[in-house]
Amino acid sequence: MKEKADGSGVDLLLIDTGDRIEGNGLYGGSNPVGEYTSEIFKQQEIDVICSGNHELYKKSSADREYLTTVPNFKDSYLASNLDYIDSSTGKTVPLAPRFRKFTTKNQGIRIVAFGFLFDFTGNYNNTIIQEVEKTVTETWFQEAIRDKDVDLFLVIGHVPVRSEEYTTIHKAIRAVNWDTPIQFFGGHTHIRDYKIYDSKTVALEGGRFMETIGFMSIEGLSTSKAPTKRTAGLKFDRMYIDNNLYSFHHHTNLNDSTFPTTHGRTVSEYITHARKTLKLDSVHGCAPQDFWLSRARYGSRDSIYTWLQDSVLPEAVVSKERKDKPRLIIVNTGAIRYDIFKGPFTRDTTFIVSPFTNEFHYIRDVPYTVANKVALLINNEGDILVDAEPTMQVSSLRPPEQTSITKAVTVEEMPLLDYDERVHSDQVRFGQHHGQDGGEPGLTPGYTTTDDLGDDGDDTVHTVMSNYRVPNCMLANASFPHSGAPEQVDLVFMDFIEPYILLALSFLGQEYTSEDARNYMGDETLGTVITQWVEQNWDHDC
Ligand SMILES: O=c1ccn([C@@H]2O[C@H](COP(=O)(O)O)[C@@H](O)[C@H]2O)c(=O)[nH]1
Repeated sequence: MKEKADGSGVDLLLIDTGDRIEGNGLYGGSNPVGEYTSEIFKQQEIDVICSGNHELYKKSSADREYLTTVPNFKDSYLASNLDYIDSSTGKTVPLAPRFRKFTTKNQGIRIVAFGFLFDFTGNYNNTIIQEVEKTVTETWFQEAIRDKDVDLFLVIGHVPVRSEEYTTIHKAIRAVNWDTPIQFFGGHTHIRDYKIYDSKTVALEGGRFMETIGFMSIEGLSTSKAPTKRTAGLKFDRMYIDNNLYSFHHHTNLNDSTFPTTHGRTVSEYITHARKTLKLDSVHGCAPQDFWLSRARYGSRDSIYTWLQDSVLPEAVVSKERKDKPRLIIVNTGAIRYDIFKGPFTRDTTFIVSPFTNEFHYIRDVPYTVANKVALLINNEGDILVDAEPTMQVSSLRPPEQTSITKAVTVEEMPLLDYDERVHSDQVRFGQHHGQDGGEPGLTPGYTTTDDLGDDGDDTVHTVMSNYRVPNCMLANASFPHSGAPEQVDLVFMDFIEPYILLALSFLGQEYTSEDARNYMGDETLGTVITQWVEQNWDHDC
């Protein structure tokens, strides 16, 4: 694409808005984690890059960011509101430069770029995230946005495009600079989205987990070669490209034999070598059906949460020492990150489905009548708990993409999209199959996005998928008496949600502290218990 852009005399910039790490075996399967992925990322020519929250959950991942990723992208990594505490010197330093000014090579567009992170508080204590509201008052920022020789302010960030943080930055720039175009790129909420802030400011978010290449085009910018105050002909457009080879062939006008480059082949070979070394394709079991995060209703047999709650958690979350004690098990739904597809459940799947290394903790002998209400409180959308402790948003325990589901979408209740109505000349039709009678071709289910520009942003036309809301946490029980309720239970939960459990217990009149919460199953994680259950319960011959 860069070659194609060069050939047409336009500029193509590659942007990465963070959360590069976790969520697959290539990252989590190596020891130490990330050995292969750092090398793979380095092969990309990324023009502006920043950190997500995932890079900062742990000391080791933030260290790797500072010591490896930032140097690998030294001209393009930006950290406008993120500091790192260097353990070798004890000094607090910016993780990377706060901003960058550069001129594009073909058109000479003068860009001032920033790289932000949302007001995240769950980071390990070797990084410091400064609130965006405070950052925009700092001298370096105020000076940067007063630069007169700028054609575009480019604000990238692991920040939702509809957020207080981006509204704050937009207002801060517009307060001193009413005219210069601003392009935001966002992230974190895992959705395809495009927001129009004003006639010269827009924001694009390109979905989750590299499923989507968010493509943005801007025409009519002033340039250093032809500086102008007039930006009347300014035109923004966006496209959400499904990340697959068909899309790439289509947009590059190349094919299977002409698309690969020598560099690309070398990187692919390295990935194949890494996957083989890490045994990522080794099969733990064969999933008998698909299990969905949000495509099936919570409570139905196709929901991944129902399967976990009814089968996996009661059988697999058990401590040898306390196996006969009745237990309630609470797991946040955000601990599950992806669907399981019918067929091989591999070592890679383990990291895709639940990449987190959180351990199980428990509080022993909690009165059942109290323990039984904890999940209810956490699932009550926080009205009660958030009022008690506004900094602890219980909704953040769900997968982030859930925040945009205000109402369940049930496909059966919606008319399927009419292809002729939706298709645009620049949209591609993939994955089509012919009806049984060989008549009208069908479409595959996939993203069907509506944003501030309408519903024509999806590059590949799909049919609508169901999208249901899920609770903040799921609740399972095990070793209960055959009849009646137990008097006391072990309350077992992921260590990640311990503060919420303690808050809920306190709200219910039971004062426990983190001293009361002990390790339940050594270093087993949700990922390892799911894998063990799969090994024991599913066929191995797919
Ligand atoms: O250690 C952790 C960290 C996060 N979670 C859950 O993950 C999501 C956050 O999703 P990202 O977009 O991938 O940041 C959130 O729902 C947390 O509940 C976790 O379980 N353990």
